[in-house]
Amino acid sequence: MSSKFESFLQETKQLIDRELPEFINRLDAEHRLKEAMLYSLEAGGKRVRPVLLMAVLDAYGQPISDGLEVACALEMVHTYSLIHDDLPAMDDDDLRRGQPTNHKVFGEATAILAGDALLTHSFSMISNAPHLNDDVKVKLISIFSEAAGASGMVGGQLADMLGEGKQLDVDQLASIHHRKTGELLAFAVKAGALIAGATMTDAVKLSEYGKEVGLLFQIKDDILDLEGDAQLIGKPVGSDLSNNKSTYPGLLGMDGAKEMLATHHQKALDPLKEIGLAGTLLEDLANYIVQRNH
Ligand SMILES: CC(C)=CCC/C(C)=C/COP(=O)(O)OP(=O)(O)O
Ligand SMILES: C=C(C)CCOP(=O)(O)OP(=O)(O)O
Repeated sequence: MSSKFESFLQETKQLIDRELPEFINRLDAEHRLKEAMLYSLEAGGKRVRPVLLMAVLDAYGQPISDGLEVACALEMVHTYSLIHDDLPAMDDDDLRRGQPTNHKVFGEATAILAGDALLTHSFSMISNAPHLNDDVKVKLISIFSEAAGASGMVGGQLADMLGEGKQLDVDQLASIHHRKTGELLAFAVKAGALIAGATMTDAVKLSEYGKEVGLLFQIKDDILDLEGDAQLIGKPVGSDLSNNKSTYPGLLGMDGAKEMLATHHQKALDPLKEIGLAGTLLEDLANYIVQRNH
């Protein structure tokens, strides 16, 4: 990891960790609801999606503060998805980000509502972002709702659940993962390109990069689910197996999954080269996703 990337990661994470609670504290809502929202937001995620968005801004010389509201909105939608994913009706998990899951602490009903409130507030945050013009805001809201909704993350989550216990092939698995996980990561990149005013050619190549990064992220997640350290990943090891999920190591073997990781790592870097963004923080970020241990 380059020292520039290490300090960028640290600074961006600190900025998000500091600002995220402010957006919740300002809400005129029940204390209990805000407490449940803050509980999961402050549990300490890696903040990969905000960092990705801000790395695109940095690559185009745009101040990262221009993306603050959208980056925080994105982290809120991601956090809502984890709260709901952990519910008894879905994965029924007890541990997330190294802490008891939201419903274990606040009860199911409040956990559902905390997720709902994070989702809905995220759109209000984008519409009120002070540095963005209305045209950009409308486009952002449109692509964000597509990425998070029925054709993206929500539908991908259902497809994932319907696939449990079934023998999926690698293409089917990649398609589910693209919707469930990849769309939100790809949105981070597309949002950065929109805010930075990237050309159409650059935006297309950045989307290719975003799609590959989403896939990389999920392959690595499956590998960590088997080889990771429960303490570091903040959830039990082997949960995919116990939930009967198809995974890349399950379909390809661990060596095959690692080979696939290497192939898609290269595929993520190629579009960056084509638009002269090799060697930027975006390359470091793809490397970080491949090498991460949590
Ligand atoms: C609309 C909803 C609820 C979307 C959930 C999306 C999502 C990426 C969940 C985590 O996936 P995972 O179960 O593979 O990861 P983990 O092992 O971290 O729970
Ligand atoms: C999409 C998946 C695989 C769920 C976990 O996402 P992250 O690994 O980004 O979780 P946090 O760091 O935000 O907790």
